[in-house]
Amino acid sequence: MPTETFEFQVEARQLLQMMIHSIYSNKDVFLRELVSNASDALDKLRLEALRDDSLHADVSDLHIEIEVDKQARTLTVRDNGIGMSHDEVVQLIGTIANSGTAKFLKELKEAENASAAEGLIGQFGVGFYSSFMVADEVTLLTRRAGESQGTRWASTGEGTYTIETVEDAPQGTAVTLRLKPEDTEDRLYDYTSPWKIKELVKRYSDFITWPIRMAAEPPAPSADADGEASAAEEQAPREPETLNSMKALWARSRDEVTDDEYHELYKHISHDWNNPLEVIRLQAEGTFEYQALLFIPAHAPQDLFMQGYQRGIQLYVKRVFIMDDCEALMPPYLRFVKGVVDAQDLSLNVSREILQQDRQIQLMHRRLAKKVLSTVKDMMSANPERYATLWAEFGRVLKEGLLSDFDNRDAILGISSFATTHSAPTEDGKEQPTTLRQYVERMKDGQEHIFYLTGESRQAIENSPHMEAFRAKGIEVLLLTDPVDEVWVDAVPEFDGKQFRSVAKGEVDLGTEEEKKEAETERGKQQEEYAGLLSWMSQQLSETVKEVRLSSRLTVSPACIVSDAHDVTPALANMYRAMGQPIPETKRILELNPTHALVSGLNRAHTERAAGAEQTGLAEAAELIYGMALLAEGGELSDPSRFVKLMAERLERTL
Ligand SMILES: Nc1ncnc2c1ncn2[C@@H]1O[C@H](COP(=O)(O)OP(=O)(O)OP(=O)(O)O)[C@@H](O)[C@H]1O
Repeated sequence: MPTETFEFQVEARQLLQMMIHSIYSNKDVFLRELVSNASDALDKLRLEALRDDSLHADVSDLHIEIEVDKQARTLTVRDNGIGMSHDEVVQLIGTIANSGTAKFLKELKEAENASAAEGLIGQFGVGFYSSFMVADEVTLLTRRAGESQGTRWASTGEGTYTIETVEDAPQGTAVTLRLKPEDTEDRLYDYTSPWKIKELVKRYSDFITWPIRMAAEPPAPSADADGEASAAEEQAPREPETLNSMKALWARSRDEVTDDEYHELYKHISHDWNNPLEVIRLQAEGTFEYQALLFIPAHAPQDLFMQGYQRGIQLYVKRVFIMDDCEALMPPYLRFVKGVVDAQDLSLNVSREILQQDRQIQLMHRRLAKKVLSTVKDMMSANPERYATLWAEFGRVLKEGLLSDFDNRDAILGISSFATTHSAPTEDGKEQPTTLRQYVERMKDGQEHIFYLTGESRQAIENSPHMEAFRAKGIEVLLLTDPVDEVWVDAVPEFDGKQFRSVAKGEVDLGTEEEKKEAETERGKQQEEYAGLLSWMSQQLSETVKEVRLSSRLTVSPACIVSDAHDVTPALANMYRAMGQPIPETKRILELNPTHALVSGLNRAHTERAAGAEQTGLAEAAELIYGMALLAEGGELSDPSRFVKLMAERLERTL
């Protein structure tokens, strides 16, 4: 079959350009990526062979082999794993399926400096393409297990690649790099040096469960005049040598493993190039024995909230890799946790369906979730900065657990923190959130509830009229801006015996007993004074609101709209509607501020004209007040043009 030439998909081309122009300074990591892919391919083959008897594949000596050729300046990483079919090569190597890629590339282009770019690429990882940091040509020869023909893929990374069918390819994949010239200033080392390779395998891939062997180097031609090729330290080993210890880190005791080793395992599992934020170890002894090594990443991945996001827990059974993305082991709200769980007493043939129903697995799931939550709790006191990073990255997803994990609800509330009126954001815009415990400790005398308000942003919430009395009285309010906040506040009754209460719902009743008594007397008088206006307005606006009443939450604004204590808020109703759940319209309550000149003026005008005189102007004023209250809380008018027309007419009269 002739050689075909294909073009890289646009994103792939852009990414390759960045690799060629080396935006990432630590070029050594290309080897980690190739070994990691090879190891995955071996895992896949072992599993497939186990499940499919008809797969004619040799699984007797699964391994990874690294071969260097000093003369040709090439490095080959070879595995006898699952391999790729012709179509898989085109699909997996020529395109980038990751949905976050376009966004990532955009951010990368906008990154202000090299270290910002490194940070980004570290979060994303680019796998196979990282070869182009050290090579000016990459060739991949592969044959899928069970297929007879192989495929050769080659590219210089410049926009196109070639593909040809090969008859006698061995099963598995060999990636050969034609190395760029050594340039130590640019941290581009001599990757034909067996010593360098050994060092890199030890550093990045020691824990890989398959042997990584260094092939014997082809015999060097006789030494040149300078005798360089025979320099003692560069003598190649004659026999294949296994470079990694293959020890499963999770099975070793804590003091035997360095942090660096844990970090490299994390990078292998997660495809993240950064170190994790936290390493969690768990050893369960007894009737159902297992070991877990879990990692909390330092950054939330781009696709954490997308459908189909894969959970990062790998299941092993007695050191044998069984599956990625083992959803039975971690609840959805902890889907950002990566790691390995190795169980001793499961069958190698265990399926996802069986796992979902297995009681032992359910117990393991509960124990792992609890362990992650307790680790976060400890982190809060032992390392508040680390906790702050964790919360900023994963708080949104953790809060989903308040709705789904009743057993751990209190634990999740205990590790949650929220933006608050108590502390403004720092100069660089970072929130300084508070825990509920801290909130409760600061509660004023006579304050019974934990007050919050939901909204689009801190600014929108702070400007809402609902906040006025709370601000005036110095009562702290939690500012909840995540979509999930709308939902959990309705579902979670209390923290530490204190109920959650929206400042935009129900009646407010603030202050000490004495203040409350005083306010009541004052309110009695106002009620009498305004009774006529309130009942007239209630009737006038009956299509839109269920009641018009006097407010005790306003100090500056003339009016605001509130919901009844148990009503669904408009934002939540909109969310349900967006998910296709019909929610009937609920009328809300219009509250008037009797101390505002507009409201007292309206009352006066209403009393004067009550004797049956023309009421149209007043009716329009009532409508405008309602519209203003709606706008002030960030709501949308049902008929903006009518609102503008009425407003313009009134403005005109003032000129
Ligand atoms: N040695 C190999 N054997 C079999 N398949 C491979 C091999 N190397 C790569 N692949 C296939 O190509 C895909 C793309 O590899 P690549 O390294 O670019 O990305 P990845 O490993 O999926 O993720 P990441 O970019 O985070 O490393 C892999 O998911 C795998 O399916």
